[in-house]
Amino acid sequence: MLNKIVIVGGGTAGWMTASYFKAAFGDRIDITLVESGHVGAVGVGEATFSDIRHFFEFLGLKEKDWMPACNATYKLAVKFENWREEGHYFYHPFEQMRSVNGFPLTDWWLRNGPTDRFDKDCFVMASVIDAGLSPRKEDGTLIDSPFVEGADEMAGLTMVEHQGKTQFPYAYQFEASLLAKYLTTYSVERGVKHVVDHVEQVTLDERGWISGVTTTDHGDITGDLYIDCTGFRGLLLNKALETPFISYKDTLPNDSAVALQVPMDMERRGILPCTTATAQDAGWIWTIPLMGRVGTGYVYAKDYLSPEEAERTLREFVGPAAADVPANHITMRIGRSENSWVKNCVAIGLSSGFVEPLESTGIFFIHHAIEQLAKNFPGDDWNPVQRELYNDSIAHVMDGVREFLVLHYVAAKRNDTQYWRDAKTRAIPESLAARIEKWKTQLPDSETVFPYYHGLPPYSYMCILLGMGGIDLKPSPALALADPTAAEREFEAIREKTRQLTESLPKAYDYFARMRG
Ligand SMILES: Cc1cc2nc3c(=O)[nH]c(=O)nc-3n(C[C@H](O)[C@H](O)[C@H](O)COP(=O)(O)OP(=O)(O)OC[C@H]3O[C@@H](n4cnc5c(N)ncnc54)[C@H](O)[C@@H]3O)c2cc1C
Ligand SMILES: N[C@@H](Cc1c[nH]c2cc(Cl)ccc12)C(=O)O
Repeated sequence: MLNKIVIVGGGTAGWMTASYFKAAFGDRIDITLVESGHVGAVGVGEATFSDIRHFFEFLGLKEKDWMPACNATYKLAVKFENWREEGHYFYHPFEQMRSVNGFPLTDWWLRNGPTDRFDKDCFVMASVIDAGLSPRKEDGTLIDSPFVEGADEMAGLTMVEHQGKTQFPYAYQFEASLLAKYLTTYSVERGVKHVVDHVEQVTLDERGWISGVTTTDHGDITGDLYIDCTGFRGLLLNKALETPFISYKDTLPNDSAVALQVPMDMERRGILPCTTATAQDAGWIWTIPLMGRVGTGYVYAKDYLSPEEAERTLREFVGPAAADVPANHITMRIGRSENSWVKNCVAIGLSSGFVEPLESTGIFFIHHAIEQLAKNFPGDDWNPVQRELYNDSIAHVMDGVREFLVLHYVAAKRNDTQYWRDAKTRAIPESLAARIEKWKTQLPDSETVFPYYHGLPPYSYMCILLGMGGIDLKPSPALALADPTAAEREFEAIREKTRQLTESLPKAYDYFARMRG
């Protein structure tokens, strides 16, 4: 039984892969992770999907085990600021969309004559975030949302199997470098061999399969399966095996970023428990609150803005606190490898594919890839059907998320710069154009969104369409004839629940500070 894995790369992808496979297969698998001592990790990647909790549960880790070590906070939504017009914002939360008599509550909201905040009217969490509160009470119990925490029958399922079952009310935000460090300790304690060395050459056998990697000081490292976690460079999959890369740049032009890690007194500042994406002239700025600092960065398109202008804008946006903070300029490879598993090499992380972090999908991609590789782990016969099933799943997830991100730009109402005007006229995936035509008549549902698993439920699409304001939406005509009583009761229940929670939950900062003891 093949069981020797060589992972090249020690960023978030490398150490998430090593730790998960050790938790999955214990001593029955032999893992060596080699990472260069002089090629750094990308150094960003701090916000996640709520599904990431399955990763930590699989490793047997509780929040109090790892969150303090990673300066972590909760993320209750992405807050989209100034995408419609200056001063406007809305949330894309982790909260199931309620429905009444078979119609989503948002359809009833459109019928009643839209207010300026669909998110506050249709979700409870929007007001919880506005108030800077924790979704857990002081004693640690979770707000009694429809979600049943820790339901045993759910344990161990992959994210694909979890989709649509319940919606956990928050994700995490953490220091990427501290998480990699934490998972390094977790992995090495469980027998992963950690080699700090630079891979200078990848050797192929007569079939073109990888037979080993040659390092500067530790000679050749060989295994059965090689996992490429070398980031955007794709050293094994794209370079050694020459696997083509499919660019998304024609529909997602943002190809650059400049990031700052800004030390901050978060007790004085207070923590808004979400990731904020603030639209700018040629892209958007992320703000991620952690314990002790804020992570921020400008994601932009070099065709519209220079790195110097981007850095100047970012520093102005942050203010004096950014004065002595060094900037990290990043060129982003946007798109995906044609296949992420080729012969005996699997790419996981940026080496496999990436889209701009507008919905914090990078680590979700890694988590999904790891789960699918564990599920399709090869036998001695290297059955090609397993590779095909894996590659289809990875391609669908990335192509689906790409469509979802393109929708943000097509639907954004603002058109005050050439960048935003071009976003409305730029070619978009034909499949998305067809979907948008349907959504103009009927809000997204499971029949009309991207048809394969890609991590986003229909209500996520509703939030973007309703929040961005650039696409006219109409209520279902049937609602003009329907009795609105039940819907009115639902809206009132949301207002009541919002009142209860905003009067009782602790401040987010205070909850995290208490967790750190
Ligand atoms: C601007 C930006 C913002 C982002 N924000 C988010 C976010 O909010 N949420 C999210 O989920 N994702 C985000 N991401 C994605 C996230 O950063 C990545 O998914 C994550 O960091 C994984 O990166 P990686 O491990 O694949 O690559 P890297 O972090 O680049 O690690 C590559 C590793 O390969 C090693 N290496 C390279 N060459 C060699 C060699 N020859 N020999 C040995 N070792 C080698 C390096 O030493 C390093 O350890 C963001 C990405 C960018 C660019
Ligand atoms: N499975 C994802 C889907 C999701 C649902 N709401 C949000 C909000 C944001 Cl900001 C990202 C992702 C999501 C999850 O539950 O995380």
